[in-house]
Amino acid sequence: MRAENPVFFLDYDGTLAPIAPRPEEAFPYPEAPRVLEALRARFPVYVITGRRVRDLEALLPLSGLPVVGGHGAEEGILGGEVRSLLSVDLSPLRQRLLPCEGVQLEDKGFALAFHYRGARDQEGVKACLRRWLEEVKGLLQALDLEALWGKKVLEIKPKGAEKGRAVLRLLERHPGHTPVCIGDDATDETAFRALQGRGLTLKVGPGPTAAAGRLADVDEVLAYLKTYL
Ligand SMILES: O=P(O)(O)OC[C@H]1O[C@H](O[C@H]2O[C@H](CO)[C@@H](O)[C@H](O)[C@H]2O)[C@H](O)[C@@H](O)[C@@H]1O
Repeated sequence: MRAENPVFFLDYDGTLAPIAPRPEEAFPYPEAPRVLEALRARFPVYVITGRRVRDLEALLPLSGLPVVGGHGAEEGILGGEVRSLLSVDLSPLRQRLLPCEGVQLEDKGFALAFHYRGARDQEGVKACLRRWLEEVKGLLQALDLEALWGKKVLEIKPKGAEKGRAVLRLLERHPGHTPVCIGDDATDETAFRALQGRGLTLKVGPGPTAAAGRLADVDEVLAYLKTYL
């Protein structure tokens, strides 16, 4: 499956970089920077990630690449300007953080990610996180935040931060282009749903999805992208 005149919306973790034990260790697949560089010389390419744009800069050495960060909470250019699209104050929530053993906290400023990939008792941590979610339910509502379970992570993010909204907004900037959207996680599903009937959507790896097609792993993602070069 190939799109004519594509605009690429590519997820980062699990799509351009294999899943790593810790967020700061998720380096791109060795070929990815070269392939992205060649691809963006021909077509518009965006990385749409749950990460902060600034955090991605440390991993992906592609100065000038446009990135939507925080699932849609911010937009910027690697090595350039980044602007917030949503304003949120997480300080009341930071005062109610939980003591779940084995959790690695990633504080993105506009969102909090509780990682438990490294925990010895992952089921125990998940149960602890669920209990905490119950406790802070009212606060999340008051702050207009929502919980999103991803790959060995619970994220608390602004309600409006959604990849689906982000890809539709970006698509308006590229009339006549067909979106090619590739992602592997729960957060990518809003983008797959938003683009239904409008372009190509590809889920990486197993699991239920709204995407129209599937790629097995990062290796296959790169092989697929190379068919456009
Ligand atoms: O939208 P993405 O680019 O897929 O980002 C989603 C989250 O990815 C990161 O966490 C995930 O990847 C880590 C590195 O492989 C892994 O250790 C972790 O278990 C995964 O959940 C990132 O840290 C988050 O901020 C992103 O929201």
